[in-house]
Amino acid sequence: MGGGRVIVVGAGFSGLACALALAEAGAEPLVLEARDRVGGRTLSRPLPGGGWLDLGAQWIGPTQDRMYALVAAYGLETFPSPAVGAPTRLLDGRPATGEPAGLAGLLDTLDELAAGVDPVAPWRATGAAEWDRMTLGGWLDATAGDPVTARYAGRLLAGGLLAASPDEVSLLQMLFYLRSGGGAGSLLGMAGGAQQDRIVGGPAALAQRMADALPPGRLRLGAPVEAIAQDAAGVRVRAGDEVHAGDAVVVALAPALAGRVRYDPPLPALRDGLTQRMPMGAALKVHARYPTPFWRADGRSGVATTDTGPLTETVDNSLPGLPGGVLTGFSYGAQARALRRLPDAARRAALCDALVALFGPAAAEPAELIEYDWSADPWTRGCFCGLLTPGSWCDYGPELRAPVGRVHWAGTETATRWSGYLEGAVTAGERAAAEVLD
Ligand SMILES: Cc1cc2nc3c(=O)[nH]c(=O)nc-3n(C[C@H](O)[C@H](O)[C@H](O)COP(=O)(O)OP(=O)(O)OC[C@H]3O[C@@H](n4cnc5c(N)ncnc54)[C@H](O)[C@@H]3O)c2cc1C
Repeated sequence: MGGGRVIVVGAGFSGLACALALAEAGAEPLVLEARDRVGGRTLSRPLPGGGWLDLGAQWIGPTQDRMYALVAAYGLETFPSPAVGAPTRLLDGRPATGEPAGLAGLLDTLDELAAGVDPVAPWRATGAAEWDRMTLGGWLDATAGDPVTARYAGRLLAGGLLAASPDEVSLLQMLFYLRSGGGAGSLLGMAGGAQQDRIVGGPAALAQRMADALPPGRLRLGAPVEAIAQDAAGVRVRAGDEVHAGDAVVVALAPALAGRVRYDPPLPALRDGLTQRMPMGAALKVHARYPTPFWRADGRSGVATTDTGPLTETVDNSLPGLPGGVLTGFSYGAQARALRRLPDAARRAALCDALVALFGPAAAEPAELIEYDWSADPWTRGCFCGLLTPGSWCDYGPELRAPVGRVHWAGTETATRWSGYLEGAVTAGERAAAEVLD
């Protein structure tokens, strides 16, 4: 395609990586972004005494090679997640020293099953049809041996990895995700795993630098794409009052949002069906800011997990060298939705109660509780990512990346490695660029 003009919809990590790869190859990308900022599911908020909070994505870890390369290329640095102190665990409402006895065996079994799933075509796995119609929750109930282990594993896996409840996702969706992210140890781990490092300034700072590196005039903010038309001559992409013509378009959006754009001619039935069957997950990420990281004085790491209550897990998000302490809690799926239904004051009280259950009375009154509702944001509508509903991987999976004429698909959901993550967003954007250039 050489000097062809390519419209890229969305300036998240996927759209930005795609546009940079296109520009590098001599094509003319034009990125249309709905919001007045780049970065999509990443967002930083400055803290009063210096530093920042990552309201969206925050971690990168080993084997996320493109992300580490981008951090270095754009002159940013990483720092490790804190690794001192003991984790806190509540099982069945009581403090526990270790994880449920059966958990390690369950994770091994899942990894063994995931080894038989090709992340490029999960629907081809032997057993795919059976795994796709079975929910992760059903499989855990039948396999875990006891209800506490099943509940704990369900919250950790469906919640911590997919931001869903165990009954919302199929076993095949879970196996795909495990395989795509290098296995349970890689996905769940802090040091040596996906939560190993953070980026100084947050991933949002990296997104801004990537945007700044685009050739001048190649990014339009405040340009929500409403319609995409294609014919033998090319594509026409409408954003507000403007229509942009090009040779091809890369839609770098989660399928749920890509399905809200109008296409002419209309999308083939199976592709549209995919967008109807890939809702976004539901996570509530809340930062509790304290005058000090008080939990460290008790030898606690701030990392907590529990099988009961609205929060599934917490981490210590205090910044090195800066005063104050930050505990960040996560609630997922049904628990996150239940919290969202509460009036603000009641939700905040429930969140503080959950922190007290884990860390004692010192957690009762944070200086500030900071949340961002990604599900209410019209340009994200949920997180961490889109998830195919039970039964849909086998029926609709092949449509995930298949171009429709001049329309190509990017976004982290289309990645085969680290799908759902920043790394997957970047590699998917670069894959789509290569596809268009081909
Ligand atoms: C709370 C939270 C925590 C997370 N934690 C991590 C983590 O620690 N590590 C990690 O790797 N990943 C994490 N993730 C996931 C990660 O953020 C995503 O995988 C990644 O950012 C997806 O990038 P993307 O470019 O595919 O999509 P997006 O970031 O969603 O980008 C899509 C862009 O398209 C724009 N857009 C939408 N509709 C239109 C339209 N019609 N026209 C024009 N533009 C449009 C949006 O505004 C957005 O900028 C987290 C996500 C959240 C929300």
